[in-house]
Amino acid sequence: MATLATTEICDTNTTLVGSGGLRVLPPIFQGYGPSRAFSCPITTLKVFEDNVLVRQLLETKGEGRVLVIDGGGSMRCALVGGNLGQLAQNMGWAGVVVNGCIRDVDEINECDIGVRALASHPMKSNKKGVGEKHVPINVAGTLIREGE
Ligand SMILES: O=C([O-])CC(=O)C(=O)O
Repeated sequence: MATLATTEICDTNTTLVGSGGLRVLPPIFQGYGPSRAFSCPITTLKVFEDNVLVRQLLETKGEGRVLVIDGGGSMRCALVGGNLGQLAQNMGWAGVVVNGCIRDVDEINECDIGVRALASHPMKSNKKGVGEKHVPINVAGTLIREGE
């Protein structure tokens, strides 16, 4: 994939920045996984300290998409670990962005996907299956919609 100059995109689209057509997440994420840059249509997911729906989505064909998970910024458990990282890679996802934590960082770094998350946390999440797929989410004040 050609590298996108994000500075260039911002500089040449100032009207879109003003109108909200171009949105930039605040730089709160750590980078994991070998993919330093990835860009693709988004699939959204809203959950809180529960990763059953994360697995459910990653079990479907990624077709090069990025799964953006609004985990409410929780610092109390991980929503993605080594197994889900492997699953994402095997199902053809380009990457996973987590507004929350991941775990098994060494394993995730071995997966051929891009991962962004706030931090790593050793605790697993709940397994109740609560959450909403494909809904508009708000990550650190930035609106993100399915398909963008
Ligand atoms: O199952 C979980 O809670 C997450 C995890 O550890 C993994 O993906 O390996």
